Order: sequence, then structure tokens, then C-alpha cells
Amino acid sequence: MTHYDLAIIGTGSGNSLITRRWADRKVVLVDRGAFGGTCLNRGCIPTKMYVYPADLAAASGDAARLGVDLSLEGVRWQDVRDRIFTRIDANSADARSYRADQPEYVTLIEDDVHLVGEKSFQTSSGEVISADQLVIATGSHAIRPDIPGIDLPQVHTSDTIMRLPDRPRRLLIKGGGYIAAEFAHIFGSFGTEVTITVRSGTMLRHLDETVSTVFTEQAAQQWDVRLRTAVTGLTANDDGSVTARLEGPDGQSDLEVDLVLVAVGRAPNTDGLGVEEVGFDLHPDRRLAVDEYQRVLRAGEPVEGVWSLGDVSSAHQLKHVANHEARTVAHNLLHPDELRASDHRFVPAAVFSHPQVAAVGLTEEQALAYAETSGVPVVTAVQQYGATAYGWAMEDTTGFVKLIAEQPTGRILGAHIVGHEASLLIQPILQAMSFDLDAYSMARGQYWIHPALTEVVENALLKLRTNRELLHP
Ligand SMILES: Cc1cc2nc3c(=O)[nH]c(=O)nc-3n(C[C@H](O)[C@H](O)[C@H](O)COP(=O)(O)OP(=O)(O)OC[C@H]3O[C@@H](n4cnc5c(N)ncnc54)[C@H](O)[C@@H]3O)c2cc1C
Ligand SMILES: NC(=O)c1ccc[n+]([C@@H]2O[C@H](COP(=O)([O-])OP(=O)(O)OC[C@H]3O[C@@H](n4cnc5c(N)ncnc54)[C@H](O)[C@@H]3O)[C@@H](O)[C@H]2O)c1
Repeated sequence: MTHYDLAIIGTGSGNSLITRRWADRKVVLVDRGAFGGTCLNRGCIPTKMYVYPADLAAASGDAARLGVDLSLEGVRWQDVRDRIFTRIDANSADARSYRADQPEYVTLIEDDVHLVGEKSFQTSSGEVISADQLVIATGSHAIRPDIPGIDLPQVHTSDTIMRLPDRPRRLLIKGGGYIAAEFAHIFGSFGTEVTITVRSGTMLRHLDETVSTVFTEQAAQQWDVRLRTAVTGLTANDDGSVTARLEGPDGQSDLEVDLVLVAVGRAPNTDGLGVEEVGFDLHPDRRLAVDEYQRVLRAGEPVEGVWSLGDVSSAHQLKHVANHEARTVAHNLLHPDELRASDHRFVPAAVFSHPQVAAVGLTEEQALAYAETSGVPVVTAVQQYGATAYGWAMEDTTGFVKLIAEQPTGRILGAHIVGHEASLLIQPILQAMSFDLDAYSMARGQYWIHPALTEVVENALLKLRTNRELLHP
């Protein structure tokens, strides 16, 4: 058995824990997959590197209403793919070499491991490692639902679809969440016929109802969206295509496609890790349970020196959350007597689709429930992009900013944006929420550049104020 000061399982956000502060100690970093984890190799970064060219391709369709006739001559899939993965693979290889070249204090083990004690684990080749402190940062994996034909080679998850040799002519996407929305945009803008099957009545159904309703309407104008529809089986055809058996409101039907993307959520990587065997607590969705300091729990109590962060233990499967939690763990590993808590109060998210969506805080439904239990009235305001000067320039008819605040104080509880650069527009609202700036002061306490698109945020804030004054003259 080899003993270390610190052992980290997972090179996603886990890799960022190793700073020079550890240079005089012994650290072991373990990963069974590509160095850098999901975000770098098969998640946020390559998807957004596809989304940007998809936005350019989609612009050809969006420009006509402005009197600009663009035509899309074509998309060179292999060139797009190779530009992305030449950069990604080099980045992953460089990050790996950087760690592998620090043998004086970091040992890199590229193997699958499972726990054999609360702070010890075994590699698949039999090596046993123990450590004073252990960080579990093993991420999550795409769920493959149990339907006939799910193992056909034409069935992909987000792990594999970005490296396809060719772009499919017809793609079926099962699921209506983030990954479905982003890949529908990517493939649809590039010219693939996209069909999406969604179990419920809307896409992005976990978001604010106005958002999911508007997004679903716009999705249906671009892709063949089949709501309340299940895929009950997949069969390979002789010509390489796949027939999907669908069950929807009109009964059963068959759909022939070239490829299938399964996007029905991701599950934490706790299976096979041995966490139950050593008694660590799991949530019902099999996430590792941690306290606010990111300490792993056993029977509800923190296990000394055992930490977790990111998708394996977080309620939010988002890279900025994994990074935030990594900063908490980085501090706490070195300052056991001054523990710092993670701040999950205002976690934003964006869906990089067409249109873009961004959200932070409570949905309207949640805010109304909060008003009922707290007795604090809430006020909402919806401002259309099209009612601002930049919205006129864009001839925008669908984008909007929806804000929800406590009525007496103007404390912002939630923000929901659909439309051009929603992911950028939400940031000042998030800043106000994080630094306790109320909506009323935010609206008039600063200049807003005219006629920038940010005026839609300014106007939404002003509307909250007007609505407040209407309620309380
Ligand atoms: C297609 C896609 C797009 C996304 N886009 C965004 C986005 O735009 N914005 C955003 O915020 N988030 C996005 N995400 C989510 C984001 O990628 C994750 O939240 C983030 O990468 C999680 O980081 P992590 O460090 O927890 O785990 P990971 O980065 O997954 O790292 C975990 C590592 O642990 C290793 N590992 C697991 N089990 C073992 C074991 N037993 N032994 C050894 N090694 C093990 C794995 O190989 C992996 O490398 C996206 C995800 C996907 C799939
Ligand atoms: N831009 C981003 O930040 C970004 C992009 C991609 C992924 N992600 C992260 O990755 C996670 C996983 O993405 P995702 O799209 O797979 O998950 P998701 O949770 O966003 O959506 C999954 C969808 O599949 C549906 N579903 C679940 N089980 C099903 C079943 N058996 N049959 C049919 N439908 C089913 C759900 O109702 C939901 O609509 C996201 O939750 C997100 O946290 C983030």
C-alpha cells in the first residue's frame, strides 16, 4: 500500500485542487478516462465549439426578415469536428503532461479505482492507495434507458456523437432537456432533419413555465418535436438506418432515421465506486451526500478528511458549480480549522440552443409558493426584447426577460431569459442577486448603455418598480 497526503479521484474539476501549496507533499491524482474530465473532452467546451458555428449557420435563416438574403452554402462537418477536437485533444494531452511531469509531488494513475476503506482505494490492476485526505470528484455519466435496440451502434450519447465521421441526414433525439436542445440546434442548423421525442408536454420542463412554453413553441418551428411521446424500441435496417417505434398521443408509429441521440439525463458516478460498502451516504438519485463544506457524510455525520465535489455529489450538474465546489474543497483541505461553505444560493444555468435560454433563482411557481409560506408578496415583470431599440434592430419577436422580486424590498428572487445572448444578459442580474442589490436601485442607480440589448434588462427592472408602485401607490 502506498500512502499519500492527498488523493483525488477525477481529473475534471478535481484537477484544479493541486496547487503549488501542495508542492512539498505527496499527491496522487487518478482518472480512468481522458484527462480533464467531461467538460473539456465531451461536455461544455466541445458543445459550445459546435454551437458557435451552428449560430452562424442559423443566422442565414434569421436574416431574411431584416431584408438580408443569406444562403447557407454548406457545412463541412469534418472540418468543424477536426478544428474542435484538434484543440480539445491537444489541451487534454498538455494538461495531462503538465501533471505527469510533476513527479516530485504528483503521481498520476490512469486506472479505474474503487474504495476499499474510507480513505483508501484499489486500482483495477490491484494497487492499493491510502491517503490522509481523499477527494471524490468522479462526475456523472449519460443514462442509457433500458429499451430494445439501445445498444445498436447507431445509438449515441453526447459522449460519442460529437466525433461522428459524417453528419447524419436524419437524427432522432430522445429527451427534452439541455443536451437535446443544444444538439437539436447544432445538427438542425447544419442541415440534419431533427426529430425530438419528449415524454412530457414541453421541452426544458424544469425551467420556468413561460420559458419552457416559449422554447417549446420555437423548437417546434425548427425541428419535428413530438410531445408526450416515448421511444419503445429501435431496430436496425439493412441499409444502416434505424427504425424507431414511437408511442404518442395518436398511438404507435415508426420513424426511420440514420442515428439516435439519447439525452435523458446523467447519473452520478457512484456505482462500482465502493461508496456504499464503506458506508457513505447516498441521496435517492445515488448522489454522494455532502455537507455545506463538501465533507462526505456517513450516517449523516462528516467523515474526517473525505471530500466530494461536482456532478458526483452536487444537485447541479454544471461546470461552474463543480469549479465553485472545488474552490471550497481547495480551501478546506488546507484550512481544517477555518472551513468555508459552498454558496449555492444563486446558481445560474444557460442552454445554448436556438434561442438561448438562461435562468437563475426561483421560477414563478416557486416564488408564488415562497410568497405563500413567507407572507412576503412577490412581483413579476416580463419585458420583450422587441420593445427595446436593439430588439427593433434585430426585428426580434420572441425574446424576453422575466424577473421575479420580493415586492416590498425589490430583492430579486429569479430571472429567466429567452433569446439572443441570454447567457450574457443574465450576468448583471446574477451580480445584483449575489451582492444584495435590489431591483429598484439596480434600475436607476447606474447608466445603461443606449441602445444596447442590456436595455431589455433595465426595462424589466423598471417594470418591476412600476408593478410595485401599482400595487402600493
Ligand atoms: C454534452 C454536455 C454539455 C455540457 N455543457 C455544459 C455547459 O455548457 N455549462 C456547464 O456549466 N456545464 C455543462 N455540462 C456539465 C459539465 O460538463 C459537468 O457538470 C462537469 O464537467 C462536471 O465536472 P466534474 O469534475 O464533477 O466531473 P468530470 O469532469 O466528469 O470528471 C470526473 C472524472 O472522474 C473520472 N472517474 C469517474 N469514476 C472513476 C473511477 N471509478 N476511477 C477513476 N476515475 C474515475 C472520469 O473518468 C472523469 O474524468 C455539460 C455536460 C455535457 C455532458
Ligand atoms: N448548457 C449547459 O449548462 C448544459 C448543457 C448540456 C448538459 N448540461 C448538464 O448535463 C445534464 C444532463 O443533460 P440532459 O439533457 O441529458 O439531462 P436533462 O436533465 O437536462 O434532461 C433530460 C430529459 O430527459 C427526460 N427523460 C428522463 N428520463 C427519460 C426517459 N426514460 N425517457 C424519455 N425521457 C426521459 C427528462 O424529462 C428531461 O426532459 C443537464 O442536466 C445539465 O446539468 C448542461
